[in-house]
Amino acid sequence: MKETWRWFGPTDPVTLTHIKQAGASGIVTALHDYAPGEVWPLRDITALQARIEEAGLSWDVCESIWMPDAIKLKGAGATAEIAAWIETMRNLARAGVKTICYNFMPLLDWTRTDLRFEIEGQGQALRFDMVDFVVFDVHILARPNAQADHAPDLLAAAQMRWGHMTKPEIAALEANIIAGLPGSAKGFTRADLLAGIESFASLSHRDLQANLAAFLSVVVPEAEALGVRLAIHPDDPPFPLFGLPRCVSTAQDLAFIHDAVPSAANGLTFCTGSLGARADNDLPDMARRFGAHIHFAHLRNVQREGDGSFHEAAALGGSTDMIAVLAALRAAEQGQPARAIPMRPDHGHLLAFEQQQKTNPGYSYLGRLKGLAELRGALAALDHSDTGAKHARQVQ
Ligand SMILES: O=C(O)C(=O)C[C@H](O)[C@H](O)CO
Ligand SMILES: [Fe+2]
Repeated sequence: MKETWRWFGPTDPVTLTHIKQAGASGIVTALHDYAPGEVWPLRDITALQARIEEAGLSWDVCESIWMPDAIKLKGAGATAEIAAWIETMRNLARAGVKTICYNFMPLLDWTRTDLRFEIEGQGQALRFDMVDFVVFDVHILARPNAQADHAPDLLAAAQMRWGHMTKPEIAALEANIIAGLPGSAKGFTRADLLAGIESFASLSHRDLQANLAAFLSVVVPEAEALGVRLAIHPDDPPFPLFGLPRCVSTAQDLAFIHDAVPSAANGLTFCTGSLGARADNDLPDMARRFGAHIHFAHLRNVQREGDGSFHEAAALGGSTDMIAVLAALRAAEQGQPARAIPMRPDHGHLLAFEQQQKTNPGYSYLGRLKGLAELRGALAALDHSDTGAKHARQVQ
């Protein structure tokens, strides 16, 4: 696997020099200053690429070309937005950036309730606390009919917790949920989140799937002609929020996507942290089943807590058997066509002196450095055991 690293551009506290020192050779980035629907000019793409190459690195993956909500709402009807998306893809391909990550989550991108959850003596992690989420949905946002979307025990726990929350705690919870985490196209106020939810009110899971299939039926042929590998990122978390549908959460969702437009260009970002937040997702099996479609991997682990809550765990800790996933991804690389899958350490803990510094939530240096090193060691051991096994077979 090719070691890559997400970089948020010249304003990222983590510099290209730091990234090279971490051992990564590829960069994952985007032109974050363009709004969803705007075309990225080739000159701006090549200017960023030149900065990356001057540092002795290569721009391997674009994460992400923003996906306008109009496309999620209208599918092929969003002709102007799809045309702009394709034009940006063309310009990236012209610069040689041919693996493109994107996601199809309505309104909100990835979502957490706590950005500094203390893990006993191991630093701070991102966390999704289901009861806190219900407190926000029912009591702070006061979404119409929100109660109908939550189990009675969660509603009772949320009612209890709401009664004891201070104003600062309420403000922090709201900011964590709607301010927009790194890599999100935008943040929300309470009012425009409610308006956005209303605009999606009549869209079902099946409608969203149909709109994604319609988008892919137009874009995939263009991607094939350009030699581009599309890599859709799963939902994070992989279940509906605020009554909004999500359609990239389960093995069934992934099968639908790949069957909708069968093509090597219609691929997947295998994000173990996103998919791993659901106990009914068997990640080693999914990595084996969809291996030929996996063009990019986000490797991180989460510890599931039972009621839908989860927090970011160490790469080899958490609820997902990361070694089994790595073995499946290795096997995918040795399939047809043999290739090196770019992978990046996704979300890292906040450790030591970085807790006192400005960092992008989830995108610390030390936490991702630690994760990358653990993943590198695990992959080396797998290769060694593979080599050992092959050698043993040859000797027999
Ligand atoms: O949520 C994740 O696992 C991410 O990798 C966050 C990403 O920035 C985003 O959601 C997809 O590109
Ligand atoms: Fe991810």
